[in-house]
Amino acid sequence: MTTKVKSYKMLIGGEWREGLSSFEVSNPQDNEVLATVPSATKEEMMEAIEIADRTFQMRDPIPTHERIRILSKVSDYMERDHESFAAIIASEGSKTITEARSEVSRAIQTIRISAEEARRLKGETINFDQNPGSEQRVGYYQRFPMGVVGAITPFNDPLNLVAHKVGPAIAAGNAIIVKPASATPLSALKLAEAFVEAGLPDGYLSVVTGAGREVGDALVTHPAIKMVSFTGGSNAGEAIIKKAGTKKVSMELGSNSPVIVLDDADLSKAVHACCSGAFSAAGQNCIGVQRVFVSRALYPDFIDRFVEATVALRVGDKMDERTDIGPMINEKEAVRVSEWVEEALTMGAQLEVGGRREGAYYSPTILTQVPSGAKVMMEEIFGPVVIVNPVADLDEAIEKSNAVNYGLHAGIFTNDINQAFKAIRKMDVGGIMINDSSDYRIDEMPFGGTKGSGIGREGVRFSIEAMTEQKVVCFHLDD
Ligand SMILES: NC(=O)c1ccc[n+]([C@@H]2O[C@H](COP(=O)([O-])OP(=O)(O)OC[C@H]3O[C@@H](n4cnc5c(N)ncnc54)[C@H](O)[C@@H]3O)[C@@H](O)[C@H]2O)c1
Ligand SMILES: O=C[C@H](O)CS(=O)(=O)O
Repeated sequence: MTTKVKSYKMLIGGEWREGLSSFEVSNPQDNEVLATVPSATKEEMMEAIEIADRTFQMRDPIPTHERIRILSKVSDYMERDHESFAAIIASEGSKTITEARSEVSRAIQTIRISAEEARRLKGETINFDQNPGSEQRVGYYQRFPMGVVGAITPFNDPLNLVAHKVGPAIAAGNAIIVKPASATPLSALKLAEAFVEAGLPDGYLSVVTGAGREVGDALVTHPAIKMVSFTGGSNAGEAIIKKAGTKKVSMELGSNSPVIVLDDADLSKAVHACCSGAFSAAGQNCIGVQRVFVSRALYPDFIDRFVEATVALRVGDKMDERTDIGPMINEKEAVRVSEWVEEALTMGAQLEVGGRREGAYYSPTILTQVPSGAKVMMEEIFGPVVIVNPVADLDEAIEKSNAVNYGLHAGIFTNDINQAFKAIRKMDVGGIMINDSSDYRIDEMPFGGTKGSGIGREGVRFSIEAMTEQKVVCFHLDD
């Protein structure tokens, strides 16, 4: 039975608008067309930006209590519509319905925290008299909204990563334009509906859907865009930075996260965490487990238990609550993953399990003895493939973990506090999880990476601060 194709409108300056043309959004599981979405023109993006800029410049700022009310209402509406948000994520994206429900719960939390942090946004007094000659000066710095934020978001967490842009931007008093991934725009549009229903004044939020590069370019380069907040691949991030010029950028980019498993690790905990971390969201996860380095003494047992756990995973229909792994976002990406696995095998890697593609589905795959030059070792696979290689000791594991141009998250399993602190000191990453895999995050914590994994930190409070300008105020009193 085919479902009716819904025609969506995009939000431009408070007006829901059809485009001059549209593009289709399909279900990656069976390529069924789910919806048509406006394909915005460059002119429509420019219009959204100009409306947002006029709104920010001409209107009185939304008072903090009103921002708190709106954000709180949005989270209430998301709670009310929890299942329909989940159904949209699981239809347009590649997450299972269970994974989608978890994402909705996190996105609700992200918006609620944005409301809480709006209340806590503050400046600080400055003791100018710490400097001789400034005895008669008193003052402080205060945080002011930047103006219009341009946000570009990826396909894999189509709701929560949009919430991580819009929630903080509104909490800080900005206006924001969102350009969501063309594969998964419906979640962003539904979130926008919640903001409109909650009473966000027109002009503060636009969601401009477009497949063309010129739409993104206009958002990145327009002088009224005071900050570009990008989440996506490292290649796109670098291209955006070059185009943005001298404006603030936040870059949440890719990674190929390592996990170290030492001799004294809890084997069951390590296997469970690495299996979940490698294969949830069909491996399309920026902090997913991609490279596991296991001490030689534990290596055979780890491999046996990891293969056993992987074979037990259920690959199938996203909407079936028993399913562990759904399809990748499209068949093209699954073919790419298949080619990377073939390259590694040609270079001498061993296939322990998996290695099969059917349409957009790729079976959960474990490769061992992977040579250092293989793409699956050096680049971000962004698919359900994980490497497990033996190491002699922690030093070798750290050296191999750091030998890539990524540094988002890492994990280490050990009960030796000295070994843990050595890894904390020496691993070049934005976050290291002790006795967890790299795939651990709460939406309140600072989140981001080193090297090619990004610039700056998200996490609600940290995004709010990044989306403000500090202004110093100093009074020179009479002597
Ligand atoms: N660090 C994080 O927080 C985080 C979170 C999720 C995903 N990611 C990364 O995102 C990638 C997967 O998502 P994706 O495939 O949607 O990424 P992508 O880079 O292909 O696209 C991300 C977004 O950027 C847009 N885009 C792409 N190239 C652009 C350009 N040159 N100029 C302007 N906009 C451009 C896309 O339309 C999309 O909206 C992975 O690398 C993953 O690691 C990182
Ligand atoms: O894909 C990257 C995500 O930001 C990781 S998480 O879903 O936010 O944990």
